[in-house]
Amino acid sequence: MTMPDLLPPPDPVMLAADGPISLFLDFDGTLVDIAATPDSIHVPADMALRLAALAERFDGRVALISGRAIIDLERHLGPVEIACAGSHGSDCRSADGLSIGDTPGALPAEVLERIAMFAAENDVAREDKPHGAALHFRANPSAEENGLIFAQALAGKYDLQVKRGKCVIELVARGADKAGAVRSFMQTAPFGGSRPIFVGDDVTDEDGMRAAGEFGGFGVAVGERPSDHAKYALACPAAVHHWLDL
Ligand SMILES: O=P(O)(O)OC[C@H]1O[C@H](O[C@H]2O[C@H](CO)[C@@H](O)[C@H](O)[C@H]2O)[C@H](O)[C@@H](O)[C@@H]1O
Repeated sequence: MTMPDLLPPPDPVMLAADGPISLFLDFDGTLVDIAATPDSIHVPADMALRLAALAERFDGRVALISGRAIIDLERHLGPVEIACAGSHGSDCRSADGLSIGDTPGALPAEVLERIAMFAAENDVAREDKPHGAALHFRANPSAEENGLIFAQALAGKYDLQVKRGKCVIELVARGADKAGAVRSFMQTAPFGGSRPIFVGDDVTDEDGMRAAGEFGGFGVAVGERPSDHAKYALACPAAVHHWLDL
């Protein structure tokens, strides 16, 4: 783990390198500041247009790789006209909306019911997604320890995977992660043959950074979290916007 203050900031010049570059961008904590609840994020009204313009600069090689469901990203951004992966890589789509790779189904109904029950009994916010579900502990951190025990037991019983994040514990299908999303995109046009840069702030982004390394690229860590796989660091989403001229 490297503390972010020991990592240099990425130079804008590296975005204009000789060979083609791809950008894989996490959303919460990377493109938008973390907020008290998933719905209270501030997303600039022209963000989707700015992302589309960024993708144009990179000949389409820009993708959003988020823990949020794509439908939720679109609720905040409006129609997203760039490649994106939702629910931690469960659902990958090209810029023209075509599915890439296999998309797992929804979590079993019993799992969703038990998550809903845990949320109600423990005064924890819940977020259902087409391919997963999350328990949010930002407003009630004391419930997080029990939440993890609960999620791990449920994951074991139903062969699911637990994802940790900032004040959040999520359940998704086994095998879904941001490394898989990067690999899927890197096997398709226009990403294939490029050097990927993965930019993210959270523990699930480490998978994406690791996968970027497999293709000769690197990770950029955002914020204060120490990183295993980042080569560079930026302090906050505003610094990401500045670096990318977004
Ligand atoms: O992979 P990301 O795009 O970073 O998504 C990760 C999770 O982000 C959201 O939760 C986080 O952001 C919220 C708003 O700032 C914050 O209130 C929460 O505590 C964070 O965990 C989103 O709600 C999740 O679905 C994503 O998986």
